Amino acid sequence: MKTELRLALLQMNIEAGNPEANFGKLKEMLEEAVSQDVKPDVIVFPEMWNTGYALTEIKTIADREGERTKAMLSAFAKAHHVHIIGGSIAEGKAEGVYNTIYAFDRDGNVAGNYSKIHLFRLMDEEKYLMAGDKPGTLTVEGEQAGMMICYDIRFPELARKLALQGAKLLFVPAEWPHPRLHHWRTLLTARAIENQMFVIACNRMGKSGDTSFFGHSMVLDPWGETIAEAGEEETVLFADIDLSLVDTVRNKIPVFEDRRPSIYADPII
Ligand SMILES: O=C(O)CCC(=O)C(=O)O
Repeated sequence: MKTELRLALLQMNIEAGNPEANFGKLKEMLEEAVSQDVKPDVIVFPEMWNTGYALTEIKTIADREGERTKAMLSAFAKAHHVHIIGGSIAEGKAEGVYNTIYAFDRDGNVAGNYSKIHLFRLMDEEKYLMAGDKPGTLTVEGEQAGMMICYDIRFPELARKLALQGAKLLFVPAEWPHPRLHHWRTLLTARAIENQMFVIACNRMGKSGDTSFFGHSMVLDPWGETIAEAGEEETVLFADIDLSLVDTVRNKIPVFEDRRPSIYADPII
C-alpha cells in the first residue's frame, strides 16, 4: 500500500439544473487530471456537481439511484486505476432526493457512500432533500478515511467520531459561497488540527443566481498546515501528501490518549 499519495481536486463550475453540461464538464476535468506526467492516486469533486442547487426541480433531474454517476465513475476509476471520491450528487430514491457521495477504489468498486446528514437551512435544503443518517467511511490504500459534505464541517462531533473510528483522511466536497471564506478556512483547519488528520476539501466556483462560490479548495495536513489552496478560478488542484505524518503528529501530541470523554463527551460519541 502506498503512503505517499498525489491528490487531484476538481474545482469546477456547475450549471444549475443542467446535468448534461455538468457531466460533460466533469469528464473534461477528469481527463485533465489524468493527463499529467505524474498521475493522481485520488480524485475528488465538489458537492451536488450533477445538478447544482436547482432545488425546485431536483426530483426530476436527480440521478435515479445514482446509476448514471456510478456507471461513469466506476469505469473511469478502473480505466485509470485511481481512487475517486465522487463529490456528491443529487440522488433520486423512491422516498426522495439525497445529497450523496459515492467513492470508488482503483478497480472501480464502490468503496463507500455517504448522504449528507446536516441539511443547510439557509439554502432551503431541508425543504427539498432527505437527510442521511449514518457517517461515511471508506478505506484508501488500506487506511481509514471519512466523508463529510459542506455544512457538516460545522459539526465537530462528526469529524471526531470518524477520527475515533480510525480515519486519517477526511474528504469534504462542498458548495460553500461568499462571504464565508473565513469560516471555510477556519473550520477546515480546526477539523485537521483537533483530529490530527488530512482534510481534503473540494469546493465549486462560479455563480448560481445571486450566489457566488469562491473555490479555495484546500488540502490541510494533520498539523493544520495548508499543503495546497486554489484561488477562485476553475482548476484542477494537485497536492502531494504522506499519510505517515498522521502517526508522527499523533505520537508527538497524543490527543487521542489524553481525551477524558467520561467528563465531557456525549455518551453516544
Ligand atoms: O455552512 C455554510 O456556511 C455553508 C454550507 C453550505 O453552503 C452547504 O452545506 O451547502
